[in-house]
Amino acid sequence: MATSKGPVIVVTGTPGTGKSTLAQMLASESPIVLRHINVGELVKEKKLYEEYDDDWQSYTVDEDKLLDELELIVADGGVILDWHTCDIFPERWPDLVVVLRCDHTIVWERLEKRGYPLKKIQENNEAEIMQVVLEDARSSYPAEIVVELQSQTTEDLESNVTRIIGWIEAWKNDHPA
Ligand SMILES: Nc1ncnc2c1ncn2[C@@H]1O[C@H](COP(=O)(O)OP(=O)(O)O)[C@@H](O)[C@H]1O
Repeated sequence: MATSKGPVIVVTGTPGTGKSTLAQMLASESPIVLRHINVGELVKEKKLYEEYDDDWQSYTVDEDKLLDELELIVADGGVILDWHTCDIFPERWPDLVVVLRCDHTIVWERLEKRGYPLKKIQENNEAEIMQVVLEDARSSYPAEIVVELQSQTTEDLESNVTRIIGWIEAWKNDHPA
């Protein structure tokens, strides 16, 4: 749901695949102002959850509240939504959906460093192997806006930034202010 201010880009993928790293770089290098929304942080900050699950060390998100909050942000355009799931976002929202992929052993190491409990690491590791986020993205949005990108190395990161910045440039040319 782009506005004259800019497109709506979803950056999604299993936790640890590199969404926030990529989204921050995109926000700082984009030729148009893009607001980076780390949805997990927003949920905590605005208390858009039902409860905190101690076992899983994660929040049970109140999806209605979250969607109401995001609707206002998305309506403004020029936003990067960074979250480990994407299928709750309405189909009309994104102009581009980037799904980051990573070797599951690397995801495991990254989540271990983050101090996640073992069962949470195992669950995410399995989700990456089963490409759950990619399948969800493909079943929720038109094929032509869903892009799968590898995010294992610094070279991957640089080439992903270059590629998406190229897409933003093209979007800008197609939507003169
Ligand atoms: N393409 C990459 N190559 C190497 N390390 C990366 C890459 N992307 C992310 N990382 C590292 O992996 C860790 C997790 O990245 P982060 O962006 O927090 O993932 P996410 O937001 O998907 O949970 C961080 O330590 C980050 O520096």
